[in-house]
Amino acid sequence: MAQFFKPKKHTKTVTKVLTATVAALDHQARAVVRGQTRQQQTRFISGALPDEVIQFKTDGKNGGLLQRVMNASPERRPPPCQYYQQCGGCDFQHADEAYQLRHKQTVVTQLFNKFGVSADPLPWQPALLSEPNRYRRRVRLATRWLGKEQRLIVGFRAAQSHQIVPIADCLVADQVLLQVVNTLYPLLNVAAVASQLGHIEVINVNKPLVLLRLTGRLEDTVIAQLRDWQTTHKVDVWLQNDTETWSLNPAATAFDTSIDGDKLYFQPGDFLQVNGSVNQRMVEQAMNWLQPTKTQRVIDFFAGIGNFSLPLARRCKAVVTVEGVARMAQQTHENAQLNGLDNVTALTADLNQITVAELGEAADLWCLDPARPGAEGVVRLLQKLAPQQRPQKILYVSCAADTLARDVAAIEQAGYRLTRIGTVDMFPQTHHIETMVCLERVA
Ligand SMILES: C[S@@+](CC[C@H](N)C(=O)[O-])C[C@H]1O[C@@H](n2cnc3c(N)ncnc32)[C@H](O)[C@@H]1O
Repeated sequence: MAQFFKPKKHTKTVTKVLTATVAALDHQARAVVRGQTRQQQTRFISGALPDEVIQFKTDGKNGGLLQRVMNASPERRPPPCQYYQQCGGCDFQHADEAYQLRHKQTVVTQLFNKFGVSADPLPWQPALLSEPNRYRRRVRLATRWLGKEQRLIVGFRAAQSHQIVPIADCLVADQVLLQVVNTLYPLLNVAAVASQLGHIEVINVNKPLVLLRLTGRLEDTVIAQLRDWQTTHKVDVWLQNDTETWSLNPAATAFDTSIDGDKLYFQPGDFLQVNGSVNQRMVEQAMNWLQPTKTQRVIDFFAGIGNFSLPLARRCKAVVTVEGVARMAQQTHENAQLNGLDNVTALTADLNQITVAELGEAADLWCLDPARPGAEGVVRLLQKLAPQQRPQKILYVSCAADTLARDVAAIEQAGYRLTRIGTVDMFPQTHHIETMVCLERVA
């Protein structure tokens, strides 16, 4: 068929500076500003609080960039971090931690209502609180080599931008993490290394490690320098390219201690809950809510490297774990073996596709900890099971309140009652919401 040239439609977006009163905060802690005429869009603007009168620049169809707060809320506080205005990492430091948590709980309640969860009132339990700062045990930093200036910049990306905001410290990160980067910086700040660098990841559990994500090959002299640096500073250096991840220390292992004193080995690149101390208490709370016993079988869906699986295996007859990334499923298997647990079967499977047959015998308890898209595939699986094959209890840990609300409403429909819900303060100073719920079978 003949093709004709079609000129692109000319769409001109005019940026305006507007003044408005903030109506509410949305689930991403953005200020909601309603249009004053039918032609004006509702806009979502970071950095403002309800009832504040603000001046903002329109940005695209529904966005806005805060210019000035003309009438501040009594809930506003000066952000504790010096980089807050530029850095895209945290977006909720302009209100204190108690306000942040109250807002998160309100958002979850609103979403549960919206999706038709029937429990009323919701059976809220006390939140699991975090240290407000220095809670992150893992950070990933962006890098850019400025060829003209012969200088490497290392930092976090600005909000909705590819710009990198250079930082020397991060208030929510374990202090060791940025110290490691600052000490390593002189070695990286040369064209031969910096031009081959993608990002830098630093993790501190029992000891620090740094992972350099490479876009090309490092020369042997650079590798030798990195080896010397790791010996001097006692920080394991790992390298990663498109196909492999490897350590420059042949004896390198990294581990965290789980709730029962079991060691959870991992490799950089594996999923690791960012807030170590809240994670310990989250796992403890999961065991208290599930109350597993030695006669019960459990399935741990979205198992990662076995963060919930090992404590479950200590308390149950048998645990089947399901994880989509084969390397992590293998790590769960090894973690069980290394801790002397022989009742764990680690499966690799896509939980959007998994069938009843693949899961094998029915289980008494299910533990679900999906990524942000939620657990629709697992909910479909539940709906396909005969009632007597369904678990007695389902514990669901979520990092996205909207998909949690959707899934809880569907689980209720399959014959369950929501018995507990609690906020887990995994990410203070940010809008991110971690929630734990427990459902029990009634039908
Ligand atoms: C939030 S993490 C939780 C991991 C683990 N439960 C923990 O506490 O460390 C979610 C996990 O689900 C896995 N995952 C995401 N989508 C999946 C899918 N469709 N099928 C199987 N696993 C999936 C990810 O690889 C990741 O390990």
